[in-house]
Amino acid sequence: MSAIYPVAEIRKIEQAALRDLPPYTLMQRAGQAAAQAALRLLPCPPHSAAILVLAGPGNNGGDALEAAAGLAKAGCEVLALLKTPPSQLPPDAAQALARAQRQGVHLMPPEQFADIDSAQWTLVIDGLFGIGLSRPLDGDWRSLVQAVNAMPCPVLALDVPSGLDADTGTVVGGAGGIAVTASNTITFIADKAGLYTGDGPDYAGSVELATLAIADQYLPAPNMWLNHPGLFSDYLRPRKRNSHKGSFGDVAVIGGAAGMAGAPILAARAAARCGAGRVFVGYAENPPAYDQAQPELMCRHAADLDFSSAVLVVGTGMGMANSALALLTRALDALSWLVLDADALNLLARQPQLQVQLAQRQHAVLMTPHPLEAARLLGLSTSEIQADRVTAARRLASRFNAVVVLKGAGSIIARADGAVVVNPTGNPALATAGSGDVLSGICGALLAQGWPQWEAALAAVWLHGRAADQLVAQGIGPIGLTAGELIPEVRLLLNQLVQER
Ligand SMILES: NC(=O)C1=CN([C@@H]2O[C@H](COP(=O)(O)OP(=O)(O)OC[C@H]3O[C@@H](n4cnc5c(N)ncnc54)[C@H](OP(=O)(O)O)[C@@H]3O)[C@@H](O)[C@H]2O)[C@@H](O)CC1
Ligand SMILES: [K+]
Repeated sequence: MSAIYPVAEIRKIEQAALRDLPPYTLMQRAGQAAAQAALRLLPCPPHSAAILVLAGPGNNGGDALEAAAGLAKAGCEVLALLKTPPSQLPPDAAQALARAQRQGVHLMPPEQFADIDSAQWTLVIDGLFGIGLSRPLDGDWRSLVQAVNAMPCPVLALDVPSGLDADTGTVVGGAGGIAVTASNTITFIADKAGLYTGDGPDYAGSVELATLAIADQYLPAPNMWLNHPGLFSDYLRPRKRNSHKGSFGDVAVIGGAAGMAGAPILAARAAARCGAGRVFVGYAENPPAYDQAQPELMCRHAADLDFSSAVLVVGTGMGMANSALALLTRALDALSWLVLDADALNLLARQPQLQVQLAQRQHAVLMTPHPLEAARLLGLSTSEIQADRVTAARRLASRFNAVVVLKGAGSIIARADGAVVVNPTGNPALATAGSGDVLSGICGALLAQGWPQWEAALAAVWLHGRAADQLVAQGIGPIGLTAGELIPEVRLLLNQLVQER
């Protein structure tokens, strides 16, 4: 399952399921799943492991105590840190505490709370706060999290790393806030966007989902998903033998102001190697005779290109001059599918009348802003965009009637009807010049081959990130991966996906 629900929906699902299940059932399931995940993380047999379980005042703490019981039963030495008096725990958590104590879990005496880093733990379980976190962590909670974050052992967060906003992937309290830096997170019932976007991946580490066997009847139709090839596999079609280059469409990349001639070349090479039948590069000024490394590309003055017969990828290194504005206006007038990137987006942000034209356009538009470009388009600051990436992407999609890819860690793909996909592939190797140009070229190639814009965006973003992940696994990056190196890897992945289907 790849559905993502906002916390408010998870609460409703939980409440509906709890009405039909005996009390304490879901917590037992969560705790048992957490104990199993913890056992898998141990580098030693259970009886040699010393596990510190941090239990908060709510049901996240209950999950942790239930996990503690399971781990003690499996033979681990388990010490639980519980600041809350047992009489103040919610009923399910109180039951979990009683069970943990029956299984031999020891409660840490309060005078040792400040010294948790004096012992060597095999594993720490973070059950301080889950989706009930309502304000920044301060005081003793803050000190506790600081101590955990300095520990060298793996940290398994339950549901969400304590301190992280599960919807937005921001630390509650912003720059002054703090959250647990987990190596692993086991999240319950359904995935949450904040584990995969913004700062979320840096805090959550590797994420595992435990659905707690909640029956489908309790799950509303989602409008958010985690990206995976199943979402676009209908279009991973093998080519017919009876094909010719006209079968796979044309892409025209429009951009390349003086000093930026390489940007459209990167996009165009990506388009060619992701299967577009023919690829043109339309320069705002001074087109090179051809691309020596990829002579298949046809480099021309943009003024000489037919804008009506190709998918147009507009904006890469295009600059902000009047000539660039004229090209963007011409592209918006054309009856072609559009990918708008980089300076096309910056120009749009300055031109309200073009924004109206874009929103009213009949033909599909795919926009690929990074957070600063998104901020310019919405008249916000970059930090306001990053504070809620899902909402920002939705606002752009609805305002411009477009499919929007909001780039950055955990790219968000949003559609005008509010549907959102969060992308889990990719890594900091992609934070390099030209990486966005390659992405826009992949989008253009898939559109030219007849993919609908939604699936084209999902596939392009997934492939782009996955290619970087595979290159990094081979030691090619994250330091020093160059954007052009992504292109053959994306081609390989695309062909593999088609063959596997
Ligand atoms: N119900 C179920 O059956 C299931 C629940 N599940 C689990 O329960 C979790 C949700 O449980 P939850 O609603 O009890 O919220 P939780 O995250 O434990 O925290 C709430 C407590 O923290 C407190 N608090 C908040 N912020 C604070 C701060 N900054 N500093 C200090 N205190 C702060 C808050 O106090 P208050 O805000 O009221 O003052 C309250 O006492 C969920 O993530 C999942 O793990 C799953 O197992 C599925 C089945
Ligand atoms: K937690």
